[in-house]
Amino acid sequence: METDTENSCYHQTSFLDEKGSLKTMKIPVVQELARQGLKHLPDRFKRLDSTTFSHQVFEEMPSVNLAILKEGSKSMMVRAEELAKLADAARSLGVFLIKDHGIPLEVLDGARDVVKCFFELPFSEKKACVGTYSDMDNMGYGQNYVKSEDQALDWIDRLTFRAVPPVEDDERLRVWPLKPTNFREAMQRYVGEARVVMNFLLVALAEALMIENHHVFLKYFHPIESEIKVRVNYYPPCPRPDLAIGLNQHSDPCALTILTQFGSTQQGLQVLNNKNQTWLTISSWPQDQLLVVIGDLFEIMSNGLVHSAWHRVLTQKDVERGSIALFYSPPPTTRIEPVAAEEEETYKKVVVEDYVRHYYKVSPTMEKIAINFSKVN
Ligand SMILES: O=C(O)CCC(=O)C(=O)O
Ligand SMILES: [Fe+2]
Repeated sequence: METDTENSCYHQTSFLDEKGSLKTMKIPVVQELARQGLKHLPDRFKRLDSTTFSHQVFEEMPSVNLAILKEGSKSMMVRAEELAKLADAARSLGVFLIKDHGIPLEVLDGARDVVKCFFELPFSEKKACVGTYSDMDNMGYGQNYVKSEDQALDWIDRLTFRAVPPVEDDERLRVWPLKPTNFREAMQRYVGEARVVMNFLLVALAEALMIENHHVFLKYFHPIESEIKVRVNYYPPCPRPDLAIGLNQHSDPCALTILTQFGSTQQGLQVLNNKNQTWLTISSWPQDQLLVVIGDLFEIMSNGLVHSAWHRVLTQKDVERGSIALFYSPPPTTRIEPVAAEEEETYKKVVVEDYVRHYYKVSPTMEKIAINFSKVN
């Protein structure tokens, strides 16, 4: 028996096992394990495939200046160069930084501060101040994608909820944490600003990819019905970063993700370079810049002109790290149609909610396979 993992704080999770039976499981709260100063990594967090944790540091993370892309603000040539940078980054890795995005630093700091405050609360208070999400996939305060009793767990505590469209009061869900009291206000301000940026990027990406109709992606989004889910990820210091992973490899099912991080900025997030199958660490990420991640729905919409980023998060020994991910998707019932391809089409039309349901059904996976759902065989 692993006495050092004994912990009175648990996340409770339910899932359907391979035979379709409902299982309930208790999962240790990683933040509490770290608070107790655990010296050994409990077996449930050990990865057998940890030899692949080696990585290259990515020195020159492309950073696209959105102020330059805003029409009329710069010469045509400077703007064309910035567009080319955007296309390059989207095509090669599916992630890029954005600077001069127009979101005031105080709004960004405001969102990061309420998240830090939330995680500083004692476990019982955190648990008491968030709603219950038992009927929604991978939502709420807890762990990611737990699907079996013997699956290796991620070294993470996370809180996921839908920010827009707003959840009505009479629904069973209470999505916003009640503490700190300004959590909702600060996060809504950030989400509102980020939405403007993501809409701008959808148009800029179409232009950068030389698609004639610059609204070909944005047209699927709706001012009220489009979804923005917020996932707050907290990675406490880990006794064995060589054996555990913070967030298992994955692509995001949405169209675009915008990320900001806090705590350690030196390392954590990695993205797979498809050209040579090496993991690149995103280490130079200034606090005022946001990281954009191309998601699966965008890969489908673009008919594979760009691919969603396959990414993961490593843990660190003595430092904590956190991130806020905003996942942007068209309304669930939207049928998205891939842009016309010169050669034979590679992606099929899909209804957003069908794709997302499939994604959650098969996740977590070691390879990028959920996307095959929308590929022409
Ligand atoms: O923590 C990070 O930087 C990445 C988080 C992430 O990939 C996600 O929440 O989907
Ligand atoms: Fe992600």
